Amino acid sequence: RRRKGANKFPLPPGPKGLPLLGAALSIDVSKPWATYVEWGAAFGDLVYARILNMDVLIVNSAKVAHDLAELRSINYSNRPYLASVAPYGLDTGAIFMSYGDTWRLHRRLYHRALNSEVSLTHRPMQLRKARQLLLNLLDEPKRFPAHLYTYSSSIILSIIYGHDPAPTNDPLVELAEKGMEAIVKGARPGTAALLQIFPFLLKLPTWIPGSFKAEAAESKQYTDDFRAIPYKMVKEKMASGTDTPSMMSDAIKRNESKGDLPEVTDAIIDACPVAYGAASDTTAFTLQVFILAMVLFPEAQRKAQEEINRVVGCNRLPSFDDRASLPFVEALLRESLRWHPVAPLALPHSTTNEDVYEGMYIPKGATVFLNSWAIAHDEKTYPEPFQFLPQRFLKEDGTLTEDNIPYAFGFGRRVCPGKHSADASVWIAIVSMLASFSFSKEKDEQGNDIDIEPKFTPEVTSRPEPFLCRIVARRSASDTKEMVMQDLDQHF
Ligand code: HEM
Repeated sequence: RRRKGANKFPLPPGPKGLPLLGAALSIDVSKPWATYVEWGAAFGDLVYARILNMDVLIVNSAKVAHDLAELRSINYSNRPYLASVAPYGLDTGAIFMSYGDTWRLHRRLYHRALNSEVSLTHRPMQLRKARQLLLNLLDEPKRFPAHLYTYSSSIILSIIYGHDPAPTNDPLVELAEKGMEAIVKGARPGTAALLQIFPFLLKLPTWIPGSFKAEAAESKQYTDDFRAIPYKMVKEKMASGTDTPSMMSDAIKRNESKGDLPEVTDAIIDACPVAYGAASDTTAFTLQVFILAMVLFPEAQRKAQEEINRVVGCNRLPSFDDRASLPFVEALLRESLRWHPVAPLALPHSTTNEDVYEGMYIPKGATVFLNSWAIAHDEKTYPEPFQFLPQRFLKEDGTLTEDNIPYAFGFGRRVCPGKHSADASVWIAIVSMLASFSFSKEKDEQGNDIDIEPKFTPEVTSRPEPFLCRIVARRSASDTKEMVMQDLDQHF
């Protein structure tokens, strides 16, 4: 199995597997990133495995990730072919797109709308949505996952379409949610793998068990609608002069001034809904991880609240202006990204050409998993990696270390283009929630704490499995509401 490259270097070491299936059966599908860490312990920071019919490389350390994805980024920025992507209608967006000119055009659109400077202009809107999140949590604390999703999705809809969704039954939100379901189904590694080996499953009549035909067709319909309908909406608003600035309207205007290039129009239509797909779950899931950590590690919560009381006081809510004065809260945000990165394997990259790294042969077209979870749980960098210890990001003098968890947002040329916006959304939500609520374990009928064993879903974007928790306002409910309303009056 040790194939030799053109230049006779051996492949990196790795697990042996069965014909056809390769090492697939030895992967723990509930947390593949942890299997890859075990392989790393046995074989090293760069592991080669044949999985199904694919050459797969697993990168388990920050150094190798940097050497390959950053220093040799030109060769490690492609995406692998996934057999489910086109049938499910997911092939038009940057996330799954091959490295090339169309992808570069999409990245330019994202950069213009989401770079660090433009992201500053989104802050008032993010602050307003964070305050709305507090009101929602106050009203229905048990529905916190839904409120976090409403928070993240309403921010991204505002950024990309200038759309402020209705609190319930918003047609664009409903369409977007269907689109997200499609993405999750189409991006499931199991679906992609099955279709890769058995492409006829897409052609089987829908009544035959195992057919993917209906699911793929439905998914494609939703993704087509989610491209066409918001575009029509924004164009109509622009025509009637009622549009608000957004990624889409700004890009359309810029394109009009340059002669309405059809390929740019296509890219605008395709790139905007993909930003929704990339932003909504990741942001909401990161906030779920934060709440889970607050419940399990009350000491970290206590210290952060003590810092907020000391710096901001108890008579107002924190705002972006307070960020630099709240190092412990900053450290707590970083620890939330590290403790469970919501994209534990980033998104798979692939090689454009063959390569040789430290005497090992890397095939052309190999799928490369950059294991953020392994980097985040490397004991040498983060002692006691399964504990939630924000203070690991603070120096003795109380200032922050240089480590701002860049790998949580991916690698090299594929790094998340929404990271500035995401960082601000997560920060203002975390600091607002800490200032207003206490998070603790739910009690049973006898008043005893209900224990939680933290578990996370195995999808490409991974969130905590549903867990019970008590979310209680730190002041009385009426005082909290009054403070939020006063804050909204003051800012808007
Ligand atoms: C906490 C929130 C977020 C996290 C943790 C996150 C993380 C990631 C990661 C790990 C990747 C894969 C990078 C790689 O392949 O190496 C990615 C890609 C991407 N993200 Fe984010 N993201 C977040 C929020 C956002 C937001 C708010 C947006 C848009 C407004 C966004 C847009 C994208 C896009 C378009 C890609 C695909 C880039 C490409 O393939 O070239 N993300 N993100």
